[in-house]
Amino acid sequence: MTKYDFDVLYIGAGHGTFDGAIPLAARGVKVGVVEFAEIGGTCPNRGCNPKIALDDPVVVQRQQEALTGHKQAPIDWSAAVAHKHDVIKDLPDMIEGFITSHGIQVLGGRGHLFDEHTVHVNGVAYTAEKIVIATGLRPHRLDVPGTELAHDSEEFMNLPVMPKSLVVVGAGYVGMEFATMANAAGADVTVIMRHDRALRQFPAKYVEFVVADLKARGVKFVTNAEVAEFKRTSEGVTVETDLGSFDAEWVLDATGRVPNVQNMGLEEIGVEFNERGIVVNDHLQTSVPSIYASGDVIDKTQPRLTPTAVFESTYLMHQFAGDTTDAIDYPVIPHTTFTSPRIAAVGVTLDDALANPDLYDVAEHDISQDWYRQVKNEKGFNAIIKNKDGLLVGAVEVSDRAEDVINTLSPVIELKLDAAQLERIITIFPAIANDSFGQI
Ligand SMILES: Cc1cc2nc3c(=O)[nH]c(=O)nc-3n(C[C@H](O)[C@H](O)[C@H](O)COP(=O)(O)OP(=O)(O)OC[C@H]3O[C@@H](n4cnc5c(N)ncnc54)[C@H](O)[C@@H]3O)c2cc1C
Ligand SMILES: NC(=O)c1ccc[n+]([C@@H]2O[C@H](COP(=O)([O-])OP(=O)(O)OC[C@H]3O[C@@H](n4cnc5c(N)ncnc54)[C@H](O)[C@@H]3O)[C@@H](O)[C@H]2O)c1
Repeated sequence: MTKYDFDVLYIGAGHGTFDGAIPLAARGVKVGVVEFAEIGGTCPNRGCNPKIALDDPVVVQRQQEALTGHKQAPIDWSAAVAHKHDVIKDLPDMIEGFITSHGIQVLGGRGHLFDEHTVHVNGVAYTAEKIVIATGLRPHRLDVPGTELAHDSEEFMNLPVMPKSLVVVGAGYVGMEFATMANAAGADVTVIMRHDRALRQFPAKYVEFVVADLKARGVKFVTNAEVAEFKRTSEGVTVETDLGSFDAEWVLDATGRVPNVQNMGLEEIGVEFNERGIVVNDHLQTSVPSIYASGDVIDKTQPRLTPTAVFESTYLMHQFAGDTTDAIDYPVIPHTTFTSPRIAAVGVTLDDALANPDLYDVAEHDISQDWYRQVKNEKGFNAIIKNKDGLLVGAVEVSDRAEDVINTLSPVIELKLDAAQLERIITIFPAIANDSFGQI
């Protein structure tokens, strides 16, 4: 009998928790989960799932346009939001069902660390041999007068009617994906950027392809601008910047996300953290040995994405169940922006490859030359990066189906498949995987 209430107590019920907690409990480990909001965390409730449901009509609109050569009507935003609601509304209960059916106790409330083995929830103390902090990120809000007049990504995805005009501050993942959706729904969109480049995690030429397309569709980009203030007007909001003022009915603050590390007792018990998140060692252990961290809240260089959080919670499950004592060994992590077209990348970056011709060979390719892509009149290009042994080590593509291409190529990189092994992989023809393998 353990002297603790739980073997493992997780704080936060997102992918950084449940993908590992469920199989851990299935193996007889006594698990608890503390959560004050919806079970499932950001991705199913306020992130990936609602976003992709709202993006789908944009994809259809663009495909129609590519096939007919004619500009299509704006997407029906209100219908898209209603459909989005329909397809995500049951996810928290479904995930909670998986959790509780495996014997995991859900503690509703805000978790606060009292000591290295104790978490307080609604004034009740729960003890655990190990604690996992998986509290994720929340939207960053600009520290300027009138900041309360701007909105976040969750509020955008719940807009019942698309405003006539929008200012989007920030041109990262959220800024660019949401500017794409708002433009496709007929809004007059202005993106205000602090730098001269959007989506700085992707190669400049690829980003320029997406930006040029959005500009052709009427989206305005204001570069190297610093927001000074938001002011209420009779029609909406004025965004004051050092380059002038911009009026809109609605403003999206898409200036990034910050870790949920405040008011949790971390300082008091000595868990080290900084403005990027919780500091962990190569076993995802914090500076307090009985306390671990998982998911977006970790201070890390890996992309803060759902599959990364799933990988980390699964790694902790294996560690806690005694399957491994090894350090975490991250695989290559593909990433994409769900703009239209998308940009997706994996492995060695194009910039690194071009800067190191002694290590890598780069083959760039215009996809509009491929017969299969011509069926959909698809435009875009990609780069295939190989090491000097001829093994695929990186790839990047801008196109309507870039995420599928990169998903196809990622296992080839991770498993270091050579030419003989690739020859043995048969894919369905015609299909995107077949087309992608043909380019390696
Ligand atoms: C708009 C948007 C779109 C995105 N799109 C994609 C995408 O397309 N693909 C992709 O891979 N990723 C996407 N992401 C990122 C993805 O959502 C995250 O990487 C993922 O949700 C991280 O999971 P997590 O468990 O670490 O954190 P979260 O899912 O944020 O879960 C943390 C949980 O902890 C809870 N919590 C916080 N503090 C406490 C406390 N003190 N006590 C109790 N509970 C607490 C929170 O309420 C939350 O439920 C998107 C994110 C956003 C915002
Ligand atoms: N497709 C996806 O997988 C996807 C989609 C959405 C979000 N996400 C995840 O969510 C997280 C947050 O995304 P995000 O787009 O909010 O953050 P981000 O860090 O990608 O982008 C923030 C942008 O805001 C800008 N910015 C910061 N401060 C500013 C200021 N004062 N004035 C003007 N601009 C400013 C930055 O330069 C950057 O362009 C990321 O970790 C990402 O991985 C992923």
